[in-house]
Amino acid sequence: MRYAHTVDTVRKAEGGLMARLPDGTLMRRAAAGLAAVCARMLPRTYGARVVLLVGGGDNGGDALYAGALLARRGAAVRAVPAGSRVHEGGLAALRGAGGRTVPAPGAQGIADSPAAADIAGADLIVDGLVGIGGRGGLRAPHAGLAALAGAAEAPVVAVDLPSGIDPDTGAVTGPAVRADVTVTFGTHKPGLFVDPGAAHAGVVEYVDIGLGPELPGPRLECPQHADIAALLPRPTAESDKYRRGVLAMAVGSDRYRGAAVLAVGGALRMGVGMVRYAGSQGAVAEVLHHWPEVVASVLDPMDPVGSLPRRVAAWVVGSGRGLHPVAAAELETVLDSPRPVLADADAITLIGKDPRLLRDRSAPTLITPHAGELARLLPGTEREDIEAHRLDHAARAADEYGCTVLLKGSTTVIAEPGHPAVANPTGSPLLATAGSGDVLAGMIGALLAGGLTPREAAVCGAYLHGLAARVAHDGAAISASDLFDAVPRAVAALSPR
Ligand SMILES: NC(=O)C1=CN([C@@H]2O[C@H](COP(=O)(O)OP(=O)(O)OC[C@H]3O[C@@H](n4cnc5c(N)ncnc54)[C@H](OP(=O)(O)O)[C@@H]3O)[C@@H](O)[C@H]2O)[C@@H](O)CC1
Ligand SMILES: [K+]
Repeated sequence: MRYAHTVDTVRKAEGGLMARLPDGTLMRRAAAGLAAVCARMLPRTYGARVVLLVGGGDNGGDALYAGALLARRGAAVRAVPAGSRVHEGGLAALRGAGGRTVPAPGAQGIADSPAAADIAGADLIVDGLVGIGGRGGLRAPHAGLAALAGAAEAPVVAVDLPSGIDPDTGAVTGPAVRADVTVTFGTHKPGLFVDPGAAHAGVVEYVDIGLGPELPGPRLECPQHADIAALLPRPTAESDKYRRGVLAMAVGSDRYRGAAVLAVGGALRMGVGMVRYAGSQGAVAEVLHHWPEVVASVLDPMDPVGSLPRRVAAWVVGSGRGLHPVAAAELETVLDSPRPVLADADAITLIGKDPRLLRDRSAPTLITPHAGELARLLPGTEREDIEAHRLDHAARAADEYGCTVLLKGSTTVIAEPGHPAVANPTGSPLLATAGSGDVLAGMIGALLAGGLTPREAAVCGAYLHGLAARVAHDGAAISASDLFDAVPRAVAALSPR
């Protein structure tokens, strides 16, 4: 698991540790870790042209001390100080090691400046413009330097985080650095895991500077293969279909039969003891045509709610089900059940119209909105606000509705009251296709029926859904049905033999 803490928490932890250590210890540790990553990225350090973009704070100090270490190993290091201040100790160290400074370009003629030529000709660019002290998009001259770095061929290594991304949210509100690698110190920062920040960070490398014992619980978690492998329910010798979990699914309709086929397929391929499908005649026929192993029943038109399955371990309800009064009555009945429920798509819209449906419920519940659907649950909040501040809005909805929220999108985030939020690292634009969310709902439903909590099921489901898209992708576009066969392969990929 990777853990991320907010800037406030990092500052407090840093204060506690610095009080017990000689001055400059943490920066030296950070710089040593940074220099080691830089050296690994260069074919050889000796003779390599390294350009440091140096802001006025300690982020620039880290870059300068790391530059000094690289210069001692024979690299030709140039520092471009941006702004009116520069870290004096770092600058002296760099100069003492044979590094040089190049004046930052003014706003005029930036492309013709000596710094521009150095950046264009570099083998490696180190972004030490701003770190956790940064606020908002980059100002001049930092923004111009970030643009030059973006246009250069050399890889860019960001110090602590890419300059210009919000450390706590991942929001990018103006010019920002796009890094190939980010070397982060002490703990990860939430903005490194949440888009658009995550997309600017590239590969994230962590350097331990001894902050761990000072840190409280994280703001955000980012699972890795081993975390998912440890959570997944595995069938044992004693497993039978009832012990592995019976999942009831009230999804799809005559109009949206595909939603039923896709969600049921997701559940079956994730591994579930039994799917009990309930729906209209057309949807049942379509489901059985694709998945004969399903126990399916046609809802009695005279008493649709009364004919829903009973004695099940968990429910998935909503996708392609419609917004009509029968769908609302069905949702109310499902939410009355003491079993875990995943409410998706139309069910979320119905909850938005009648929040009492969820607020009255105490049994485990997971909702899986995209930003537009979440906006319906948070009146007065625009979809764009949600996309820019995914963590905050998912957490707010989880608190207001007292349930687990999986907010789908470029970075899928999961929030549950009383727990750190989770950012899923396997997301991919490949998943932005019709029906992909239905498959996800089925996969998570299977995990709920298998006994995972809503948070665990959401974390594992989102991770494997993303991994399945990557496994299925062989260069061509993929569609939601391609995910089915890839799910078992994604599970196998978790634990390399
Ligand atoms: N915490 C730890 O444990 C450790 C932390 N360490 C390191 O310290 C870093 C934090 O250093 P920090 O506090 O000095 O702030 P930092 O990120 O350099 O930024 C401040 C400067 O940026 C400027 N600036 C701000 N916004 C801007 C913008 N939009 N556009 C342009 N400029 C902008 C701001 O200017 P001002 O607004 O003051 O004019 C000021 O000059 C941290 O990320 C890590 O690398 C390590 O050494 C190891 C231990
Ligand atoms: K930086």
